[in-house]
Amino acid sequence: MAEKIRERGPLCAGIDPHPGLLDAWGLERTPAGLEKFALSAVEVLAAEVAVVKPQSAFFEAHGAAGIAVLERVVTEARLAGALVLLDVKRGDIGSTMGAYTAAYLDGHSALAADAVTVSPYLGFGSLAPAVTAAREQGRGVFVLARTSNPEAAGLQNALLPNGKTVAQSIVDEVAALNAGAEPLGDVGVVVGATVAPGELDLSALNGPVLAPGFGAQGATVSDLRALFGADLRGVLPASSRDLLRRGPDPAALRAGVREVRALIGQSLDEPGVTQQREAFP
Ligand SMILES: O=c1ccn([C@@H]2O[C@H](COP(=O)(O)O)[C@@H](O)[C@H]2O)c(=O)[nH]1
Repeated sequence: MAEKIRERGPLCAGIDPHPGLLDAWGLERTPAGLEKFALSAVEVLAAEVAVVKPQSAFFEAHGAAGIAVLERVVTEARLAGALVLLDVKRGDIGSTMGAYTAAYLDGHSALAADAVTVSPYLGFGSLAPAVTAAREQGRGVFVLARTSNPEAAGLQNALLPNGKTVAQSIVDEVAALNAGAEPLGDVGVVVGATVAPGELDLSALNGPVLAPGFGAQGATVSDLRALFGADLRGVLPASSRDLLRRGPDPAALRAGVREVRALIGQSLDEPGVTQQREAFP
């Protein structure tokens, strides 16, 4: 992932076929409309950005036909040279986690992605099947730590008996898995770009950070700088609606992606940051 980010810049483009976006693109809220939307988006986005992030929920909402479209999205995006981070936020008891792992991280599955989002809230250890499979297959997992939604703070900032917040304890568990990995470990965390600066200590993470909430949820480039500091190494800002609203015209969508990517890139090029970015593996 680091190589792809160096090649194409640090932007993850979400593919979230919201019903309202289908309307805005002049498409029906049907599997056929979904397919047109998603594959048109992939055609532009996957040629531009390092990582595309289909949001599984919007495909699942269309039943089996929607899953078939998701399979095509995964295949087409990879063929176009982007990495696919499938946003499924799965988490369950270990034995069931094994089945999710087979669905999303086993190369024999039509839904196998380069990385998936997973939820540690059934216990961090329950994620072991996914972490192990991802490592064996050169894929990745991104563990929800401190999510971008306003409702998350009560649970994720709750203090544990050891004095850490729940979110910090997740970050530290991931850091332990990544310890010693060069240049970065393959287990990432999800930290919303909307999160208040200073809540988390990411200094020992040694892994990538998916930062959704950029754009439609209000986070800006300045927020990224304030939250992650000068060390943006491994930070992957993600945006879905704010990019997709620029379609359906492919030229307008492409221009929008380039504009956002340039904005983030300029921020990274500001004094004090360039050195860190060059250190990005
Ligand atoms: O903390 C999180 C984790 C995941 N998401 C997902 O990212 C996109 C955000 O969409 P926008 O349109 O850019 O708001 C969406 O798929 C979420 O489920 C997140 O927002 N926050």
